[in-house]
Amino acid sequence: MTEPRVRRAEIAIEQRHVDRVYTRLAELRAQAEAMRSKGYEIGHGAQREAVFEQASMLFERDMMVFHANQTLQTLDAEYEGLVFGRLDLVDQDGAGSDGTGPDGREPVYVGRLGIRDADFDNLVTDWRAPAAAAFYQATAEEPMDVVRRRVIRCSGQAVLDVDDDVLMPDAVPEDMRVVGEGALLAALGRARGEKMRDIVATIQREQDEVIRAPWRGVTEITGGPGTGKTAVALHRAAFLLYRHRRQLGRAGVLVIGPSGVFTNYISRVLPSMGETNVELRALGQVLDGVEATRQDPAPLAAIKGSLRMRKVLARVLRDTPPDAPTEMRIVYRGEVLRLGAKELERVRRRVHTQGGPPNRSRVRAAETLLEALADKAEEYAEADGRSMDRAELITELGERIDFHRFLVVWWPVLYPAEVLGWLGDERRLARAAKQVLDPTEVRLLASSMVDRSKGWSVADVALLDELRVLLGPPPKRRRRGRIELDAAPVRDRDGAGRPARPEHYDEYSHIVVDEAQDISPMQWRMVGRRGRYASWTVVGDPVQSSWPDPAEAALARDAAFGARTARRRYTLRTNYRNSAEIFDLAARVVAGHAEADELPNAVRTTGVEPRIEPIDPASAADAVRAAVGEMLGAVEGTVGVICAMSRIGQVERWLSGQADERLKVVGSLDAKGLEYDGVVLVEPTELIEESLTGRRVLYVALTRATQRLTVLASTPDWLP
Ligand SMILES: Nc1ncnc2c1ncn2[C@@H]1O[C@H](COP(=O)(O)OP(=O)(O)OP(=O)(O)O)[C@@H](O)[C@H]1O
Repeated sequence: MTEPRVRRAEIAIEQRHVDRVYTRLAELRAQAEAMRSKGYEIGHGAQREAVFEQASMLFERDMMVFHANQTLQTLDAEYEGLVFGRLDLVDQDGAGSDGTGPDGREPVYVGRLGIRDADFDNLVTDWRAPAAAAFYQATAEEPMDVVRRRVIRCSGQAVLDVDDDVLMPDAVPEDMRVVGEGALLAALGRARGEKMRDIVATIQREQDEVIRAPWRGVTEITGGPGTGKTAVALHRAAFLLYRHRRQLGRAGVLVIGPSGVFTNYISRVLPSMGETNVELRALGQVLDGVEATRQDPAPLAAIKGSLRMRKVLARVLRDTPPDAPTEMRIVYRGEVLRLGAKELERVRRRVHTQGGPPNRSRVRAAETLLEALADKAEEYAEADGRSMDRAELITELGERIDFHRFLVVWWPVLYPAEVLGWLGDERRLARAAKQVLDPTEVRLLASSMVDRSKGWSVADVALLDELRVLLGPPPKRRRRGRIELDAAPVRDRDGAGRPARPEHYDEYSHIVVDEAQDISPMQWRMVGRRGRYASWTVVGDPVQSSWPDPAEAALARDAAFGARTARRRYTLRTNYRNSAEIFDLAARVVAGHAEADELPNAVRTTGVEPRIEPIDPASAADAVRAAVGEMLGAVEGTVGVICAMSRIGQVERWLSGQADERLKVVGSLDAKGLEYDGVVLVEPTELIEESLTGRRVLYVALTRATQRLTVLASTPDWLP
């Protein structure tokens, strides 16, 4: 135990440095403000200048305002400790501990961003810079010249504590003080809030290796629950943007998570590291204009996610639209030419056989229809022994307004939502799904599409995206007098001054996919479309998978990566979330479904065993209320009540009297990737029954708690 006096003295030393950093930060902020004002002044001036000068001044204005805004955004990010680390390096003369002494090498301060003083000397080194790598990589075996590594914990601008590791005991100079009991365990023991925190001060060596891995190709991160996969993937995104901004920054980085609850939970991590340039999207939000949060029951999600849907969708859009006319009559030179339902169908088939997305085939549809009308006229003429000019008929009818009126309703522009809705007609679906889906699957899928009042489900989004591509873009309405430019004009910029992205943007330079084990094949296709030129970081744990056909998903996933051959794989093995007591229970539950080396080691013990309480279903509401009340009293941070998806509404009603903001009710599928200090798990057997991968989903639920877990079960069969 360090003497309090020594600790206070060391904190005071670090406080002096932190004060210098914040003073400098205020100066930099003022400079950026001044630059932004100057940019706006140029803009005003430009309006009075000649056109050419105006254009270049506006460009200059844009650049200045853009850079100033970026700097301000970075400086204003919500930092929880801008400076968090210090390295004292070995020196021939011995290292000094006060950070200023002439006898020692200058310490390196590590922080969320790099800051230099007015003389251009480093006050803080960005954690992503090569000079900071030793902060994460140095060990006692390989100290990399680090005598002492110090983690500095701040609240706002105040230094609260310091925590040291000595890596070269023989090189510690006399005046160097060593303080602390281990920053990592202290961080892990701290109460959790609503949002995930960054781990930048305590990244472990095995994690750092993944964060700093090369950016090209595909980087796969596997590991059990709580091993920091999500945290590592996010820090990797920040690292890659820092080190390869030129290659990655402009085209953008996309992070995909399983649910909106999850993306909201992780939304603070990147901004807290000064990175605002990353798009976070849940699987239900990948397609622009759709925000789906509803989860389908597992058997339905399995159908919608399967690659078989490709065929069903490709066939269904060739079917006659429900409102299309079934007869065509047109008068040509006093004679009525008529095409009946069967003939029109034949024409439609002929157009589709030539390929191409329907929304791009209207001209071809018109031509084929005209040919059919010409055939019909020839037939009549032949019967009457008349001659007929085919080319003349085609030109004449092709210019007629009544022909075009027919065409637009017979071959209408189709939209993905409309065509997906057609699946609600069981007979139509059965035609499209012939020999692809069995009758039970057809019934299940059709019935899910009938009631549209609940909006789209998460699994529907991938189908909508597939249809978007299959149908092709609808023709653009041309606005008179407006010339469409390729480059986004200045006004089409987002809040940060970057040019706004077009709809369905597909040129991300890097894509991070979290909880990848649950991504269905159809979802892989949707995600893959966004990353045609991207490198990838893919994070997952096969043992937590709720997807029933991993082989099909692997196929689709490889297709999404395309020809990228560089594949590197990392496995993280330490569970930083759960206490060992909680993880032991989870490991028992999943034992028959996982190889031993797929389960991580939980190293933190709390001495508190999980509680398993038998309940009577008749009084389940009281049992849940009591357990939740107790849990809220026992932990300082968040409490999650996890139940089967079908029970969410009911459990929310049971707990409606509980006003505590720390409390959340989540369904088993939405609990993915989240964590709470205390978890009350309701009816575990229901989680197994509701899912197609049974115990794996229960394993996910059991591994959400950091401190305490209570399981309320009316049947014992979930426990092996
Ligand atoms: N080096 C670290 N320092 C401090 N905390 C850490 C560290 N690594 C991981 N953690 C913490 O452990 C918890 C689990 O991390 P994370 O959610 O990234 O794990 P995961 O592998 O994605 O888990 P899951 O597979 O269950 O979603 C988080 O609270 C995270 O902050």
